[in-house]
Amino acid sequence: MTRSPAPVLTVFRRLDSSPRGLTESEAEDRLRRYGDNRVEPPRHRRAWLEAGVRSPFVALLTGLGVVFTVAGDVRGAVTVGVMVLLSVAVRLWQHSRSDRAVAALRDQVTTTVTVRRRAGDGPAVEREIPTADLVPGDVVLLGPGDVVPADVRIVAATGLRVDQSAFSGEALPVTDPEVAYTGTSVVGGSATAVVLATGAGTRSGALAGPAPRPESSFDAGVRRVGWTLVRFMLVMVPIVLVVTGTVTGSWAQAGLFAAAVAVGLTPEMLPVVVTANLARGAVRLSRQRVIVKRLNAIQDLAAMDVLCVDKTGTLTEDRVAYAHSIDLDGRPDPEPAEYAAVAVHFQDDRSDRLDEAIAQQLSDGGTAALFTKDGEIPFDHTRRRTTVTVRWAGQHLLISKGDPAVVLPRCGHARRAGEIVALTPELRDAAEDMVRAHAGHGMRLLAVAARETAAGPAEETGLVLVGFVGFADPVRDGVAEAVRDLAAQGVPVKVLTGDNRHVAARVAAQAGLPAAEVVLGEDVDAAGDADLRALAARATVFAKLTPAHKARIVTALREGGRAVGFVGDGVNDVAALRTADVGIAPDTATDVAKDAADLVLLERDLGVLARGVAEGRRTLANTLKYVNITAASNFGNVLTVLVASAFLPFPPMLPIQLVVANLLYDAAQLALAWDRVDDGYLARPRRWDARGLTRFMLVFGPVSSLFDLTTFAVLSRVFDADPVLFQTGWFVESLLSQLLVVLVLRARTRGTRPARPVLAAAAAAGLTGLLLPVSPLAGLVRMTPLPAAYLLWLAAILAGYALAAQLVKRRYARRSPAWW
Ligand SMILES: Nc1ncnc2c1ncn2[C@@H]1O[C@H](COP(=O)(O)OP(=O)(O)OP(=O)(O)O)[C@@H](O)[C@H]1O
Ligand SMILES: [Mg+2]
Repeated sequence: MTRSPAPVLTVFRRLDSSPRGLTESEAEDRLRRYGDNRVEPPRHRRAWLEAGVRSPFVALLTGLGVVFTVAGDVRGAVTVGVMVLLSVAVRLWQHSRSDRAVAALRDQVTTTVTVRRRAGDGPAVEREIPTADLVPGDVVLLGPGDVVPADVRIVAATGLRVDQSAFSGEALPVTDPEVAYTGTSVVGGSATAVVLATGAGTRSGALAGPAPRPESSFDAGVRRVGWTLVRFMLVMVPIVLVVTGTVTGSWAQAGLFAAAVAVGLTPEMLPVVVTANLARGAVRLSRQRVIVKRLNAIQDLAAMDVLCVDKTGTLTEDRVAYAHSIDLDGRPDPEPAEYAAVAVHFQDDRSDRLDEAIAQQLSDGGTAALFTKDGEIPFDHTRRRTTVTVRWAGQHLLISKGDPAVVLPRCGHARRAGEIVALTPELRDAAEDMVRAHAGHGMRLLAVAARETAAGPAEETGLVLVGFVGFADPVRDGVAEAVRDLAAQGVPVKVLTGDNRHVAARVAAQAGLPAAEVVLGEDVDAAGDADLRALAARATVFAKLTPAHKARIVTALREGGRAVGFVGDGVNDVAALRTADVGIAPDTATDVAKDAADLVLLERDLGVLARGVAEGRRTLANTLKYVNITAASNFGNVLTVLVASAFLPFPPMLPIQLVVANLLYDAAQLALAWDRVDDGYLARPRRWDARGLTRFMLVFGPVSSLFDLTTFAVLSRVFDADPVLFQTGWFVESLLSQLLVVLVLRARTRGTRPARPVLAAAAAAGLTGLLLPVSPLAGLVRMTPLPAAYLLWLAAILAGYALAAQLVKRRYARRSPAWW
């Protein structure tokens, strides 16, 4: 941005366009030539990287492959190599599948842009088109809350401020830029601009997509659990090595055996199952009309233990309706409405809800036509008002409208019964009381003030209060119910609004929230970080907040250890949406808000969110079921091998058999994404907790090991098994017992029956394992048919194991309130 861009006319000439925009047929041609305006992230390369390098399992397996190669065990090395390839391939496949699912969901969230185009020789019309249909040369109109849809040259602008933080890391918005890039956003003012480049031709397209997100807490959780498991192995495998080496005396043999154990016990499918669960959760959430933009946000939704909402459009109706125009004493008076209408008439940006309501419903009585505009100070969330100055026959007039709390102090006089009177403190108090009384009846008031002024920059003091315009701001149906539902799920709701304390208190009360204490923006400013943490935790209603206040309160809650959700739809909510653990925007929100959000609600109803929370927790529960039960089984297997290595002169299972058992087991567990979850689990916020995992492994691992060792005893004592029979016998027992224990441990209460896909998948995997020794593939995996008598023993052992696991589960559940 060092070189100053070419003059506007040159730009238009180069793009073969004009301020009147392209014709529809030109645009069509260009769309064919330049393609859709979309930037595809290069996800395949990144996915390879992630699946290949960032996974501890692949690193570990590759290391073990080297061990086999060095030791000259070709069969082992090939087995490991195939495993690495297989797990990376499945992971990539899963990744692209879930990417596609998320992309398809995202398409349900509409983004549009206003363009100026002509139909043939007709006049230019401004209309909304999908962002993807934008082409170079298009003339676009940008306003507050718009995400810049392509790289554009600004042609004309008023008070334009562009936030580039998503792009350059620059925190402060740029004022009056000459160019704006894709993905930046308009935070104030408005502009007409011509599109320089779209899609892959844009600067961010050339950079191959936006900067990757930092690793989320969920990714970190998955990785931590992965490493916990690897660490377990790093402790156990050397012990296996030492014990085997000491017992057999052959250290090379012992090394290979230990490596084989490590290979078989690596839960390399963990990331696949996790992603499958999340993708499934995203689909389920979409049925609840909640669109997931960032897959991992599902877990944040499950963990969310406080929800902050803005007021307008979330708790109250989307549209505010103009109600009346009154004077200082509350008597009907058309004058304030006329002034407000003139002010809106001359404002550059009329997209605000209140301004829209004024423009649609009020008439300026023809006054506006007499004036010419002099200047404007647009709305911003700190000023809380708009000001325009107009001129007529050498006279200048300034009109301010905004929050009574900021406009009244700027007034020295007031119109009262057609006369101008001094605004005494008594009158001012009376006016304040009236604002409060209206708020009590669900009515927002904007103060309207004016004064004659000299030419030049506007001074917003010494104004004459003209009166108030009132808007109905009714609370939406069902809000109180949704707030109650969320509270019952362990998610209390807090209101964070830019509006005044009276409106905030009334809306909160109607939503069933305690509104005795209202914390104001001033209070937030005055509080130090520690005080704010306490204040944020305690209070329920926050009013008169700037965008920065909203973000600060969210940060304070997070620092207090809460997992914070934030629902908002306006430009003033963007900072808070980005700061929250999970940012949520309704589909009707401004583009920037939707861009910043992790979840988009297709229905503007908090009740949707209450149901979404349950889906999030269900998804997390099904993920953790897999992780915990699988880890415990694997730990049990290591224990088994460890004990066995002390007296067995051969490995109890071959590496290839371990691999096949793992694959069959993991394939069956993909069905867990469909499983039912205990109601009790859904009742409270849940987090991914790596500490619970260790405990779970240490309790249930030995239980499984006990029955493995029983199997060993039966195989060697009763059947006097040779290595091949022994290995086949354990393969079948190990697979069946692992599949079985998932069914036992997957729920806390008996009422939570397994979903049909879970049962079907377990049965299919078990049957495959049972039939493998008698199939033509038996030779390949070195198995032999099992004697019928062994199958009876097996049934008894499995029944014993299920019973034992059930008993231990009962005790465990009693002592551990969080099951997983
Ligand atoms: N178009 C406008 N013209 C004049 N004053 C306005 C306009 N829009 C808002 N205001 C005033 O500024 C205040 C702050 O507005 P802001 O947009 O920050 O919050 P809000 O929309 O009232 O509430 P929420 O944060 O819940 O969306 C409003 O309460 C209102 O008094
Ligand atoms: Mg708002």
